[in-house]
Amino acid sequence: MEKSIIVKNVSKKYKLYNNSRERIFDLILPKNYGEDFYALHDVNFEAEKGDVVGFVGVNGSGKSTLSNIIAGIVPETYGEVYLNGQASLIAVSSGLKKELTGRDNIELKCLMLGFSKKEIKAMEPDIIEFAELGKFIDQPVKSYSSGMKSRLGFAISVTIDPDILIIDEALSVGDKAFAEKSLEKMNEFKEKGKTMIFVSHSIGQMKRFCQKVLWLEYGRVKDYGTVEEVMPKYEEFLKTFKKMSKKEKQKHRENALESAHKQLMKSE
Ligand SMILES: Nc1ncnc2c1ncn2[C@@H]1O[C@H](COP(=O)(O)OP(=O)(O)OP(=O)(O)O)[C@@H](O)[C@H]1O
Repeated sequence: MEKSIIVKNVSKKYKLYNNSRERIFDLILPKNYGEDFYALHDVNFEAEKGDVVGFVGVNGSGKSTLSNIIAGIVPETYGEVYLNGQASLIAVSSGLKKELTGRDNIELKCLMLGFSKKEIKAMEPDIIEFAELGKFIDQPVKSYSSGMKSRLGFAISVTIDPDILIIDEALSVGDKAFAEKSLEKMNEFKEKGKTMIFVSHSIGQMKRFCQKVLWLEYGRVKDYGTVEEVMPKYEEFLKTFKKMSKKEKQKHRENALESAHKQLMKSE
């Protein structure tokens, strides 16, 4: 089987600052200010061409961080990512420039991906039609609702036809009809044998759509396998997690982060 994505020992370290003065001082005197926080700890995972992989995990597990690293939007601190082909990410906040119109955003994103002006002009009507934005396409994106932004991001990403499509919570906003249309489009991608990563809190969408599931727990891979193997365990965990009090959830997070940190220190 041909590998499509290889994520090797990837960690992501963020600096957490108590205030903006610390952030500025850290630029002048690096390492002296702020506290290190690992959003990902030594993550390993591989996907084969044609795999549809779901990323699951409670809030703050690192799903978006990992998606952004795979898409090349955020750099990893340690480790490596190998991609076989071009990746495109659709997210609710999909890197659209607020001051520019929808049409200008289409052009900008496509230019950045290496398309010629002629190619962009040819793709533009399909993107506009799929996004269902009507006259809003010539309005600045700052006037769009989150559903409209997501529709535009989705339309651009599916029309440019990438080898690897990453969809981060993009179907959680907007209307049901658009979500259905998008799922249909994603099925077309699946049939073409493209690789997809799908980030969602919807268990139903995960089961309906993905073959494999990567379960992240506060920056660490808790499990990776087929939907049939991983989802029952994740759903069982969610039942317990949802019953926890705020304090218990906090404790659960602290314990997970502490053990991940210890493991990371051991391996360094
Ligand atoms: N730019 C940043 N600076 C500091 N910390 C960050 C930054 N981006 C993300 N984080 C932290 O990294 C952790 C992982 O965040 P991430 O958004 O990847 O999780 P997630 O699983 O996608 O969460 P959700 O389901 O809520 O979208 C969180 O604790 C978050 O606060």
